[in-house]
Amino acid sequence: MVKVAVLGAAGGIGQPLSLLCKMSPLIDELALYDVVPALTGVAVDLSHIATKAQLNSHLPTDDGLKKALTGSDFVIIPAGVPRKPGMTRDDLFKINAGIVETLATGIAQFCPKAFILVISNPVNSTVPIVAEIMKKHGVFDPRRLFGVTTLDVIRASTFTSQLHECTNPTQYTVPVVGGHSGLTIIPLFSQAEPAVKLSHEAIKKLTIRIQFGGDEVVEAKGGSGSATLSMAYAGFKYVYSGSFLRQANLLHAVHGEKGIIESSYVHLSGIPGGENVSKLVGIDYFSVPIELGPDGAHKAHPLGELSDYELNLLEKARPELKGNVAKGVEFISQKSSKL
Ligand SMILES: NC(=O)C1=CN([C@@H]2O[C@H](COP(=O)(O)OP(=O)(O)OC[C@H]3O[C@@H](n4cnc5c(N)ncnc54)[C@H](O)[C@@H]3O)[C@@H](O)[C@H]2O)C=CC1
Ligand SMILES: O=C([O-])CC(=O)C(=O)O
Repeated sequence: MVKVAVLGAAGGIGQPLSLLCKMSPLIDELALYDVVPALTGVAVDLSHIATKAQLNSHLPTDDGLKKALTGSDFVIIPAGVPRKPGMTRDDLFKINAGIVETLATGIAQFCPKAFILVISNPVNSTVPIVAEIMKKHGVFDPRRLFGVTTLDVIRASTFTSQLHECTNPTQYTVPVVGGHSGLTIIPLFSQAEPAVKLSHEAIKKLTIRIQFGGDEVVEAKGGSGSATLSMAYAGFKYVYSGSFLRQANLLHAVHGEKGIIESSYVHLSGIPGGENVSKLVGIDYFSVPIELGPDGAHKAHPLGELSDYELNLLEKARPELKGNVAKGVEFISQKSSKL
């Protein structure tokens, strides 16, 4: 019996993500939660689909969050405001930090053992917020908390394949490490498979395109939001992969499949192999390829040998990422110290 809760289910990401979850034969119960009444219509609409997942939806009234979360094995969080042109992800902190704090408090109370997938931006800060809340409640397990950076990996495959005039982007795997905003996003082309045939100048341009891929969508949408459909795909891909998707991931790993590796932004200490990465980068939160298992993050993979260019990217990423992490941690610790 697998229960998945989507928090922010009536939104631009939440709706297509819920649709993808409703299609999954591995999900038995799908609980939708949002603060807007439009959720009810979304839920009735989805409930007409003849698939296995039993659907229920909850607004904050009548203990809605508690009902959505109780018994959940996976909680996916796309709740919060998206960017408009000219904004950075950090500009979303003011509103989204409080939203994520409230939802994380619910998770700590009602389903502390769930796997938590944080989509809400700024991911570099919202994941530390969730971790601090879980710590506060004495239920933090770093192996069960993931910042979803899958979209960066997907973009790296897509954009790289375009430059190689390849018709099947899934053939390119480019590890992307670091965080999920601008300069903190570090594609590792030296470790691409198959090896990329690009000049250094082309790799530099491609790196910038991946780092600012989100801005491309924000600008194209002209004020109506940021990536929703590609993000729903990315979020779903992280949780579940059916026969129509290439890679397997968390749901399969939890069911005992071995050797499943997906990158995500994690709290490195507490994940085997994570301490080594943390020492190397000097930050405790970082996105790295993670081997997934029944308990979640089974092993954090080392960064491998980096080119001089990639080492330079890491140097540039470090101060911003450190600041983003500290901002999330302090957001919770300042509140606790006022109590
Ligand atoms: N990690 C990633 O790669 C990506 C992250 N995002 C982020 O995902 C978030 C959501 O984006 P969209 O779906 O486009 O926004 P949206 O505005 O379309 O949807 C957000 C939903 O969250 C709901 N919500 C607000 N407060 C809530 C609360 N306290 N509890 C439950 N639900 C609440 C809203 O009612 C709305 O339905 C944004 O922060 C965005 O920046 C977007 C794309 C990629
Ligand atoms: O750019 C944004 O604000 C949304 C996002 O995180 C992405 O598309 O990678």
